[in-house]
Amino acid sequence: VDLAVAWLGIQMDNPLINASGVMCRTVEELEALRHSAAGALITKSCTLEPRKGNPEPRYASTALGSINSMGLPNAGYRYYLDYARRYDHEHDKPLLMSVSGMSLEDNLEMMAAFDEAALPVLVELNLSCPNLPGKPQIGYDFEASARLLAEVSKVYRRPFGVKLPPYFDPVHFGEMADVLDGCPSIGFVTCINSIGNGLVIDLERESVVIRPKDGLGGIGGDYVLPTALANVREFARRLPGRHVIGCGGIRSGREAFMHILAGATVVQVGTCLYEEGPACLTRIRDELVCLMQDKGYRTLADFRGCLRTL
Ligand SMILES: CC(C)(C)CCc1c(C(=O)O)[nH]c(=O)[nH]c1=O
Repeated sequence: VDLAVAWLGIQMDNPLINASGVMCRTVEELEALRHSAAGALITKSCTLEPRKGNPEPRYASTALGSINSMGLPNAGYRYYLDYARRYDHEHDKPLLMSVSGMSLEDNLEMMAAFDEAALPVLVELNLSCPNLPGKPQIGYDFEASARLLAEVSKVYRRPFGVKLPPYFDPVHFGEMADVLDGCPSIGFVTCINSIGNGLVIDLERESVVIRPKDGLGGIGGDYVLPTALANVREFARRLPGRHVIGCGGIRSGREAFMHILAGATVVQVGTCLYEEGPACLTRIRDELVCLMQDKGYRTLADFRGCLRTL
């Protein structure tokens, strides 16, 4: 069995990447990932200036997954750009960089800096970044998304990707696919970000479990797998020439297999990595190998996108 993947000019010996935001905020965390079984690593979404993020508790786990309102705590884009400058891109596993500016101007300033640096990294632009007051997140504002991508494409002259929030309506799948179809620079889409503004309740305490936003936070883990798989399959169908990275609900070789069957080129692991640590990547990789052996597949391409319908 061969788990190798070559896409957008990068080679991975297995399809597993951390989800941006998990175990990737500091150099120490990124180095731990670099030494893990991950096939590639991605940095925490960065902003123009460092951010402390929201007051704690801002993350909580449940039997079925997680809830978070971290508030974009990160060391600022220069810190991650510096890590990328010192990175051994030629010999080490691929490095991806996540960008999530607090404004259009911030996104353009960061993307121009990444363009200037001309590093062999893939940039994942987080469309869950904030919009103007009174407007939904960028990913739920199709005109704002189109404008952002058009402006970014002018300052960042290489292929890049976007991290998408989950969509729940076929019309929205179509509208967002049209926006992405209209932007030739988009080489990949990562589906999905956490399902926004869920509420977890601690029954004993009769209380919410995180402090920000009166307990509202992005939901990850088992809760989101069906939504993640639907977004992967729908965008893979609508954007045949682009890659889809699957993210959401992967905790074993089984869900990784499902994401690839639905059309994902590679996959990202979030909540499970947060809860179990980097050893989960070794476990998930080995489980995926066993599953492929049981099913008689030699490579990921043997079953990628081959989800049967009835
Ligand atoms: C939600 C934002 C804070 C605007 C972006 C960063 C982010 C966060 C976060 O830093 O709170 N959490 C997520 O699950 N997904 C994200 O994209």
